Amino acid sequence: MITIENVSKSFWSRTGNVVALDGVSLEVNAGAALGVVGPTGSGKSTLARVVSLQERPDTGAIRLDGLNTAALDTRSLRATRRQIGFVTGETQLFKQRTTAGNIALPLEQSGVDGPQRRARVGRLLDLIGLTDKAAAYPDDLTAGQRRRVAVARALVGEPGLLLADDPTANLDTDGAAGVLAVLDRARAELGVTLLVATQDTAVVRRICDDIALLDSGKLLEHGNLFDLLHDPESRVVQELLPVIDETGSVGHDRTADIVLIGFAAVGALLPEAASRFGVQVSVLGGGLTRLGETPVARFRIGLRGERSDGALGWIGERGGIVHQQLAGPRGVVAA
Ligand SMILES: Nc1ncnc2c1ncn2[C@@H]1O[C@H](COP(=O)(O)OP(=O)(O)OP(=O)(O)O)[C@@H](O)[C@H]1O
Repeated sequence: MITIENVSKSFWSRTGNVVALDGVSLEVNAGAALGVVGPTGSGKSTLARVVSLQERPDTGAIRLDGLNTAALDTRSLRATRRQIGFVTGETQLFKQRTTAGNIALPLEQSGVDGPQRRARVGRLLDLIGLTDKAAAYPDDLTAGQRRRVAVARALVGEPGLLLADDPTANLDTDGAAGVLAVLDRARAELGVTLLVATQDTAVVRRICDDIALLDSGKLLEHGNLFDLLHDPESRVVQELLPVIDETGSVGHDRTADIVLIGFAAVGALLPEAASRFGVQVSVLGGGLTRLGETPVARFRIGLRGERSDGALGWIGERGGIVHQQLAGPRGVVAA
């Protein structure tokens, strides 16, 4: 487990003191995938660098499985840092080295022998789907393939934790999907804990199960994605789920914003509620997305019929999250 304990970090710049992290505390369970999101300058990269022990916090502590990294001497710090993989959207490969040579580099530097090196590099080439490009040079690869090689190099030391700072930056849709698939496989097959800093909520939807929202260096929200869906005030939920366009509710007996999770709920809950309660249910706005493999819908629905309240209550009982009933009888806003 990674424990980030009341961590603050400031930088001096020409414009004065910049607080990059301000009293951030959170825990990341072993094997979890945490997405750290927030606007530009909110502190995501700084958090990634502090957790990867590349920078020391001004105050607070990073604990790795209980080990207080602030107490480590230089040698132990270096050894601990080697247990942490780090890759960014900016990570460069060595142009004069092949794909396999790039991945093998950290092993060469730490004196791992040839047969072991070959075995580990072979496994990672397989993981990133580039076995057939082992002898290719970076200039012969696509940008997405190069990024996958950079991820493999970050994993070759068999770290328990991989930090990926903006891993899909400047990649096209296919390139980004390839990198995310590799991160997902690394977690599933190698058991690494992932911390992914990104502004792209699609990245979080695709591979994360926990999310932390930073703004001006402060942690505003943190939790499991599916748990947060229950919180109508959650900013993270607003960003992860389809936007509801404002459309009129007039003419409906009830209007509500609902979140439906899973194939069965998304496909069947609304028609079933309509037929059970003899009401008319219309989707007025919203849409469908996925969290990992799970379909999730957020809709604004309008109901017509005497038993509209009963239908909404039933949708809630069957696992639908009913965030608000916006309007009372015939478009009058309910108290
Ligand atoms: N080495 C540094 N020297 C001076 N200021 C810095 C340094 N690193 C970060 N900062 C400042 O700290 C704040 C947080 O920066 P950080 O890069 O962590 O944000 P971010 O959320 O990763 O942003 P982005 O999404 O644009 O990458 C910003 O105001 C940034 O300018």
